[in-house]
Amino acid sequence: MEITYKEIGKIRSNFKEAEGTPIQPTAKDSAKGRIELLAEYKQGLKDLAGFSHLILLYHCHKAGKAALTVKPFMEDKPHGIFSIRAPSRPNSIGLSVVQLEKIEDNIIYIKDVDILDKTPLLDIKPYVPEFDRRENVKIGWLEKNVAKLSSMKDDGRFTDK
Ligand SMILES: C[S@@+](CC[C@H](N)C(=O)[O-])C[C@H]1O[C@@H](n2cnc3c(N)ncnc32)[C@H](O)[C@@H]1O
Repeated sequence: MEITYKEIGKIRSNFKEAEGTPIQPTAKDSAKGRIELLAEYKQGLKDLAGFSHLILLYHCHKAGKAALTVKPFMEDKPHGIFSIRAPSRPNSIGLSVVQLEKIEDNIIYIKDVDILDKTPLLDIKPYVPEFDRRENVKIGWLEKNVAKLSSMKDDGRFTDK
């Protein structure tokens, strides 16, 4: 099945290129950004201001060619694409949990951004711990690598120039 989505807005950030961008929202930078929601979707923001965190789903428009096994940022060994979070994947969908700072008209100010400037936004959902948090989690190959998170930046390996 072929599926077509339309962007609902753009994510704006200071990251014009992949190099130097945090590799996840929880890397220590707390980078700021904003969502410029298309005016036609503004009514959908009703009641969102009461949430502290948002789940953003977006199209990684600068993703490089998809491969099914790649070396991730955190380990110098290849892993299957579905066991890592690289943008260059069969469907280049990115997912980030960001902090909501404030909403002004159709602009949503956010923090903890690991997203390139002008990334097309597909959807916004409220982050709800009771829905989204899990206990007794296993994190596979990342177990022995995840402590590197705050010291790592994107080196551009998964992104087109
Ligand atoms: C490892 S990916 C993780 C993205 C998201 N948090 C996820 O888990 O799906 C993070 C990198 O994606 C890159 N990136 C962000 N927006 C992108 C876009 N629109 N196109 C291609 N790469 C992008 C950034 O350089 C960032 O360092």
